[in-house]
Amino acid sequence: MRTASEPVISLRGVTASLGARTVLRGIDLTVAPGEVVALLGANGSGKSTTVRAAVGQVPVSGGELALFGTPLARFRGWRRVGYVPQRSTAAGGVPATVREVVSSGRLARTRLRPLGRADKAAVRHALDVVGMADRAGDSVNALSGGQHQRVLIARALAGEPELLIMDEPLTGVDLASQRVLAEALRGQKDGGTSVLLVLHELGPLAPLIDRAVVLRDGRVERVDEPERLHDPSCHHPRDTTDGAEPATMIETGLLS
Ligand SMILES: Nc1ncnc2c1ncn2[C@@H]1O[C@H](COP(=O)(O)OP(=O)(O)OP(=O)(O)O)[C@@H](O)[C@H]1O
Repeated sequence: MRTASEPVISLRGVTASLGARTVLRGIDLTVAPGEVVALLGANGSGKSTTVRAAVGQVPVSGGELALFGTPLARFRGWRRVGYVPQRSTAAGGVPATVREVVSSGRLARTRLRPLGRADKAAVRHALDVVGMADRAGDSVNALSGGQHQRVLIARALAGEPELLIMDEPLTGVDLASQRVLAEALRGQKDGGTSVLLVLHELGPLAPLIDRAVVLRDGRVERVDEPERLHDPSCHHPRDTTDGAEPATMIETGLLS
Protein backbone atom coordinates (compact mmCIF):
# COMPACT_ATOMS: atom_id res chain seq x y z
CA MET A 1 0.00 0.00 0.00
CA ARG A 2 1.70 3.18 -1.13
CA THR A 3 0.35 6.66 -0.75
CA ALA A 4 1.55 9.96 -2.07
CA SER A 5 1.92 11.29 1.47
CA GLU A 6 5.10 12.21 3.23
CA PRO A 7 7.83 9.59 3.74
CA VAL A 8 8.04 7.86 7.11
CA ILE A 9 11.84 7.99 6.85
CA SER A 10 13.68 10.69 4.95
CA LEU A 11 17.45 11.12 4.78
CA ARG A 12 18.87 13.82 2.54
CA GLY A 13 22.61 14.18 2.19
CA VAL A 14 23.16 12.61 5.61
CA THR A 15 26.76 12.43 6.77
CA ALA A 16 28.08 10.81 9.95
CA SER A 17 31.42 9.91 11.47
CA LEU A 18 32.40 7.22 13.93
CA GLY A 19 35.57 8.19 15.74
CA ALA A 20 37.88 9.71 13.15
CA ARG A 21 36.25 7.83 10.27
CA THR A 22 33.66 9.40 7.99
CA VAL A 23 31.21 6.55 7.51
CA LEU A 24 28.19 8.15 5.83
CA ARG A 25 29.12 10.49 2.98
CA GLY A 26 25.77 11.89 1.94
CA ILE A 27 23.01 9.29 2.15
CA ASP A 28 19.72 9.96 0.35
CA LEU A 29 17.04 7.49 1.34
CA THR A 30 13.28 7.57 1.75
CA VAL A 31 10.75 5.00 2.88
CA ALA A 32 7.17 5.80 1.87
CA PRO A 33 4.17 4.81 4.01
CA GLY A 34 3.54 1.09 3.61
CA GLU A 35 6.75 0.52 1.67
CA VAL A 36 9.24 -2.27 2.42
CA VAL A 37 12.78 -1.15 1.58
CA ALA A 38 15.90 -3.34 1.75
CA LEU A 39 19.27 -1.74 2.42
CA LEU A 40 22.03 -3.79 0.79
CA GLY A 41 25.78 -3.43 0.28
CA ALA A 42 29.14 -4.91 1.15
CA ASN A 43 30.48 -5.21 4.70
CA GLY A 44 31.40 -1.80 5.98
CA SER A 45 29.40 0.12 3.36
CA GLY A 46 27.44 1.90 6.10
CA LYS A 47 24.13 0.02 6.31
CA SER A 48 24.02 -0.38 10.10
CA THR A 49 25.28 3.16 10.62
CA THR A 50 22.48 4.44 8.38
CA VAL A 51 19.74 2.72 10.37
CA ARG A 52 21.40 3.59 13.68
CA ALA A 53 21.45 7.22 12.56
CA ALA A 54 17.76 6.93 11.65
CA VAL A 55 16.89 5.82 15.21
CA GLY A 56 19.10 8.45 16.82
CA GLN A 57 21.89 6.13 17.98
CA VAL A 58 24.56 7.70 15.77
CA PRO A 59 24.80 11.48 15.66
CA VAL A 60 24.48 12.99 12.22
CA SER A 61 27.09 15.58 11.23
CA GLY A 62 25.30 16.97 8.17
CA GLY A 63 22.23 16.70 5.96
CA GLU A 64 18.60 16.27 6.98
CA LEU A 65 16.99 13.32 8.71
CA ALA A 66 13.27 13.15 9.48
CA LEU A 67 10.88 10.50 10.81
CA PHE A 68 7.19 10.88 9.97
CA GLY A 69 7.98 14.34 8.63
CA THR A 70 9.54 15.58 11.89
CA PRO A 71 13.27 16.38 12.05
CA LEU A 72 14.94 13.75 14.23
CA ALA A 73 16.04 16.30 16.83
CA ARG A 74 12.37 17.14 17.50
CA PHE A 75 10.95 13.64 16.98
CA ARG A 76 9.21 12.20 20.05
CA GLY A 77 6.99 9.55 18.50
CA TRP A 78 9.16 6.56 19.35
CA ARG A 79 6.11 4.43 20.12
CA ARG A 80 5.49 4.48 16.36
CA VAL A 81 8.89 2.90 15.66
CA GLY A 82 10.04 -0.69 16.22
CA TYR A 83 13.78 -1.33 15.99
CA VAL A 84 15.56 -4.69 15.88
CA PRO A 85 19.30 -4.09 16.26
CA GLN A 86 22.00 -6.24 14.74
CA ARG A 87 22.09 -9.38 16.85
CA SER A 88 25.63 -9.06 18.17
CA THR A 89 24.70 -5.76 19.81
CA ALA A 90 21.75 -7.26 21.67
CA ALA A 91 22.99 -10.66 22.78
CA GLY A 92 21.89 -12.42 25.97
CA GLY A 93 23.06 -11.98 29.53
CA VAL A 94 19.80 -10.31 30.57
CA PRO A 95 18.13 -12.16 33.48
CA ALA A 96 14.64 -12.06 31.97
CA THR A 97 12.10 -14.39 30.46
CA VAL A 98 11.08 -14.37 26.83
CA ARG A 99 7.71 -12.84 27.81
CA GLU A 100 9.40 -10.09 29.83
CA VAL A 101 11.71 -9.14 26.97
CA VAL A 102 8.82 -9.08 24.50
CA SER A 103 6.70 -7.09 26.97
CA SER A 104 9.42 -4.44 27.13
CA GLY A 105 8.42 -3.66 23.54
CA ARG A 106 5.23 -2.09 25.02
CA LEU A 107 7.16 0.29 27.30
CA ALA A 108 6.90 3.29 25.01
CA ARG A 109 3.13 2.81 25.09
CA THR A 110 2.54 1.93 28.76
CA ARG A 111 5.07 4.44 30.16
CA LEU A 112 5.79 2.18 33.14
CA ARG A 113 2.12 1.53 33.94
CA PRO A 114 1.35 -2.18 34.43
CA LEU A 115 0.44 -3.98 31.23
CA GLY A 116 -3.26 -3.80 30.44
CA ARG A 117 -5.37 -6.30 28.53
CA ALA A 118 -4.50 -4.83 25.12
CA ASP A 119 -0.79 -4.85 26.01
CA LYS A 120 -0.90 -8.51 27.04
CA ALA A 121 -2.81 -9.41 23.88
CA ALA A 122 -0.20 -7.61 21.75
CA VAL A 123 2.61 -9.49 23.53
CA ARG A 124 0.84 -12.83 23.05
CA HIS A 125 0.22 -12.06 19.40
CA ALA A 126 3.85 -11.07 18.81
CA LEU A 127 5.05 -14.31 20.46
CA ASP A 128 2.65 -16.32 18.28
CA VAL A 129 3.76 -14.58 15.11
CA VAL A 130 7.40 -15.53 15.65
CA GLY A 131 6.51 -19.04 16.88
CA MET A 132 7.87 -18.53 20.42
CA ALA A 133 4.64 -18.71 22.45
CA ASP A 134 5.64 -22.09 23.92
CA ARG A 135 8.91 -20.59 25.23
CA ALA A 136 7.32 -17.51 26.85
CA GLY A 137 8.30 -18.52 30.39
CA ASP A 138 11.88 -19.54 29.55
CA SER A 139 14.94 -17.44 30.30
CA VAL A 140 16.24 -15.68 27.20
CA ASN A 141 19.65 -17.02 28.17
CA ALA A 142 18.37 -20.53 27.42
CA LEU A 143 17.69 -19.70 23.78
CA SER A 144 19.69 -20.35 20.65
CA GLY A 145 20.92 -17.42 18.58
CA GLY A 146 18.12 -17.75 16.06
CA GLN A 147 15.49 -18.03 18.81
CA HIS A 148 16.94 -14.95 20.46
CA GLN A 149 16.59 -13.14 17.17
CA ARG A 150 12.93 -14.15 16.98
CA VAL A 151 12.40 -12.75 20.48
CA LEU A 152 13.93 -9.41 19.49
CA ILE A 153 11.64 -9.31 16.47
CA ALA A 154 8.65 -10.12 18.69
CA ARG A 155 9.68 -7.31 21.04
CA ALA A 156 9.56 -4.86 18.14
CA LEU A 157 6.23 -6.25 16.88
CA ALA A 158 4.68 -6.06 20.37
CA GLY A 159 4.80 -2.27 20.16
CA GLU A 160 2.56 -2.44 17.06
CA PRO A 161 4.86 -0.06 15.22
CA GLU A 162 3.95 1.93 12.14
CA LEU A 163 7.60 1.77 11.12
CA LEU A 164 9.74 -1.32 11.62
CA ILE A 165 13.51 -1.07 11.23
CA MET A 166 15.48 -4.32 11.32
CA ASP A 167 19.24 -4.69 11.04
CA GLU A 168 20.16 -8.02 9.43
CA PRO A 169 17.23 -10.02 10.82
CA LEU A 170 18.15 -13.09 8.74
CA THR A 171 21.75 -13.42 9.83
CA GLY A 172 22.38 -16.73 11.55
CA VAL A 173 18.73 -17.70 11.23
CA ASP A 174 17.82 -21.06 9.69
CA LEU A 175 15.56 -21.33 6.67
CA ALA A 176 12.51 -22.31 8.74
CA SER A 177 12.96 -19.21 10.93
CA GLN A 178 13.53 -17.08 7.84
CA ARG A 179 10.16 -18.25 6.55
CA VAL A 180 8.56 -17.45 9.92
CA LEU A 181 10.04 -13.97 9.66
CA ALA A 182 8.83 -13.61 6.07
CA GLU A 183 5.30 -14.50 7.22
CA ALA A 184 5.52 -12.03 10.10
CA LEU A 185 6.68 -9.32 7.73
CA ARG A 186 3.93 -10.16 5.28
CA GLY A 187 1.41 -9.60 8.08
CA GLN A 188 3.02 -6.27 8.95
CA LYS A 189 3.06 -5.17 5.34
CA ASP A 190 -0.58 -6.15 4.84
CA GLY A 191 -1.40 -4.09 7.92
CA GLY A 192 0.26 -1.03 6.34
CA THR A 193 3.50 -1.01 8.37
CA SER A 194 6.49 0.60 6.66
CA VAL A 195 9.68 -1.44 6.88
CA LEU A 196 13.40 -0.73 6.45
CA LEU A 197 15.56 -3.87 6.50
CA VAL A 198 19.32 -4.26 6.40
CA LEU A 199 20.01 -7.46 4.50
CA HIS A 200 22.86 -9.33 2.87
CA GLU A 201 20.58 -11.57 0.84
CA LEU A 202 16.93 -11.09 0.10
CA GLY A 203 16.18 -14.81 0.62
CA PRO A 204 12.54 -15.59 1.43
CA LEU A 205 11.90 -11.87 1.97
CA ALA A 206 12.41 -11.07 -1.73
CA PRO A 207 8.69 -11.11 -2.68
CA LEU A 208 7.93 -8.58 0.07
CA ILE A 209 10.48 -5.99 -0.93
CA ASP A 210 9.33 -2.97 -2.91
CA ARG A 211 12.72 -1.37 -3.39
CA ALA A 212 16.35 -2.25 -2.76
CA VAL A 213 18.83 0.52 -1.96
CA VAL A 214 22.46 -0.47 -2.41
CA LEU A 215 25.13 1.35 -0.41
CA ARG A 216 28.78 1.59 -1.29
CA ASP A 217 31.36 3.40 0.78
CA GLY A 218 28.82 5.49 2.69
CA ARG A 219 26.75 6.56 -0.32
CA VAL A 220 23.79 5.18 -2.22
CA GLU A 221 25.21 3.39 -5.23
CA ARG A 222 21.88 2.49 -6.77
CA VAL A 223 18.21 1.90 -6.11
CA ASP A 224 16.60 -1.08 -7.73
CA GLU A 225 13.64 -3.37 -7.96
CA PRO A 226 14.51 -6.71 -6.34
CA GLU A 227 13.62 -8.73 -9.46
CA ARG A 228 16.40 -6.93 -11.24
CA LEU A 229 18.88 -7.90 -8.55
CA HIS A 230 17.99 -11.53 -9.21
CA ASP A 231 18.02 -11.22 -12.98
CA PRO A 232 21.04 -13.26 -14.18
CA SER A 233 21.48 -10.95 -17.18
CA CYS A 234 22.31 -8.18 -14.72
CA HIS A 235 25.26 -10.22 -13.54
CA HIS A 236 26.83 -10.69 -16.96
CA PRO A 237 27.00 -7.29 -18.61
CA ARG A 238 28.83 -8.63 -21.69
CA ASP A 239 25.87 -10.89 -22.47
CA THR A 240 23.47 -8.01 -23.04
CA THR A 241 22.65 -7.55 -26.70
CA ASP A 242 20.00 -4.85 -26.66
CA GLY A 243 22.42 -2.01 -25.97
CA ALA A 244 20.76 -1.25 -22.64
CA GLU A 245 22.96 0.01 -19.84
CA PRO A 246 23.77 -3.13 -17.82
CA ALA A 247 23.24 -3.13 -14.07
CA THR A 248 26.21 -3.73 -11.83
CA MET A 249 26.43 -7.04 -10.04
CA ILE A 250 25.75 -6.74 -6.33
CA GLU A 251 28.65 -8.19 -4.42
CA THR A 252 28.20 -8.45 -0.71
CA GLY A 253 31.15 -10.78 -0.37
CA LEU A 254 28.93 -13.27 1.44
CA LEU A 255 27.41 -15.02 -1.55
CA SER A 256 30.18 -16.98 -3.15
N1 LIG B 1 32.52 2.43 16.53
C1 LIG B 1 33.14 2.61 15.38
N2 LIG B 1 34.23 3.41 15.28
C2 LIG B 1 34.85 3.64 14.11
N3 LIG B 1 34.45 3.11 12.94
C3 LIG B 1 33.37 2.29 12.96
C4 LIG B 1 32.66 2.01 14.17
N4 LIG B 1 31.62 1.18 13.88
C5 LIG B 1 31.68 0.96 12.55
N5 LIG B 1 32.73 1.63 12.01
C6 LIG B 1 33.12 1.64 10.59
O1 LIG B 1 32.07 2.22 9.84
C7 LIG B 1 31.98 1.59 8.57
C8 LIG B 1 30.53 1.21 8.32
O2 LIG B 1 30.12 0.26 9.29
P1 LIG B 1 28.64 -0.33 9.29
O3 LIG B 1 28.54 -1.23 10.48
O4 LIG B 1 27.65 0.77 9.14
O5 LIG B 1 28.67 -1.18 7.93
P2 LIG B 1 27.65 -2.28 7.40
O6 LIG B 1 27.40 -1.92 5.98
O7 LIG B 1 26.47 -2.38 8.29
O8 LIG B 1 28.56 -3.56 7.49
P3 LIG B 1 28.21 -5.12 7.77
O9 LIG B 1 27.61 -5.64 6.51
O10 LIG B 1 29.56 -5.71 8.03
O11 LIG B 1 27.30 -5.19 8.97
C9 LIG B 1 32.96 0.43 8.58
O12 LIG B 1 34.10 0.81 7.85
C10 LIG B 1 33.29 0.26 10.03
O13 LIG B 1 34.63 -0.17 10.18
